[in-house]
Amino acid sequence: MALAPLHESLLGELHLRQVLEGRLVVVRGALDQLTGRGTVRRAALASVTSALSPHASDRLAEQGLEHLHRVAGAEQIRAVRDELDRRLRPTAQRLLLRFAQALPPQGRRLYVSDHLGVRIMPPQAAVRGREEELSNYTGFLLPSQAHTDSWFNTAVNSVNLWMALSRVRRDNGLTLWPQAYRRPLRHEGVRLLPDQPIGDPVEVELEPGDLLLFAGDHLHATRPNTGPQTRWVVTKRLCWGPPRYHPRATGWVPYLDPRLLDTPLHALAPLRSALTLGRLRQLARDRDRLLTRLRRSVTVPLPGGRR
Ligand SMILES: O=C(O)CCC(=O)C(=O)O
Ligand SMILES: [Fe+2]
Repeated sequence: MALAPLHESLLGELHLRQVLEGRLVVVRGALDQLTGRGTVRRAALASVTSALSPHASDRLAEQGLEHLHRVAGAEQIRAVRDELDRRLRPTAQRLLLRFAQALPPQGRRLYVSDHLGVRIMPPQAAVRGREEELSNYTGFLLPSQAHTDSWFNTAVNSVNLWMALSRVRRDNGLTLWPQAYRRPLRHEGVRLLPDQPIGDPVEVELEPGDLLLFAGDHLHATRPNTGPQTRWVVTKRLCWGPPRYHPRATGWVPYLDPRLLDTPLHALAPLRSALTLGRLRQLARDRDRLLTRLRRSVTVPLPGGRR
């Protein structure tokens, strides 16, 4: 498989419009610029200390986060992931706002999502046989299949910040199908249907601290980890212009107007994303699910299993 063509950029020269046109952009060393040197790595090691032991954390400090699966089993890796998520959540929005502030004028208003994804992908053998029990962690501990994010709940004009905490190798990173971008792909819910042209897949390679930006509506999947190292990535999302949603999305998430955060009007920050067809469709889905549940709860089975 070929390596993805990555366009290098500085934060101060980055244009999200180009990312939404399909460009794959990398900002080298962005994580340190956005958080202060080593902050996220320290949070990762602190999570290992809490979830495993100080000894395990010392070992990873010496040998690299990529060795997590050597000191932890599937259950413990999950505990480290959850702990890092808990530690990063309070500051993750600040990181995204700093990112937005570091950009040159973008020509459109930016809207920020509360999304935080802590994605720790150990070599396949470390999670083999645990797929069912860890199915809620698809995309976070277990590989996700080919998808675009707007089939789930994000906006179609959403940009992914995919930040490498560890080294990302071709054999444990992300697969993208750039030629499928903005093609009318056939899908059932969040599952890509087979037998349609999606073009050639590409893989990515990053150094710890690099930030990859890609349109959430690129067709992408976890590259199943066939390598010898654990890969750690943290993701955040923001929208270029008012959020717009996929007509057949399976969910909906708000995007916030950053000008209203930290003001007395902060409750109105999601308003722009709530005044969308996407939100109306979500309300209809919620109503339908509620009705189905109610119907089920009043259907009393007749004796003998007859209905
Ligand atoms: O990191 C991964 O393996 C999946 C990432 C992904 O699907 C996303 O960031 O939307
Ligand atoms: Fe995704």
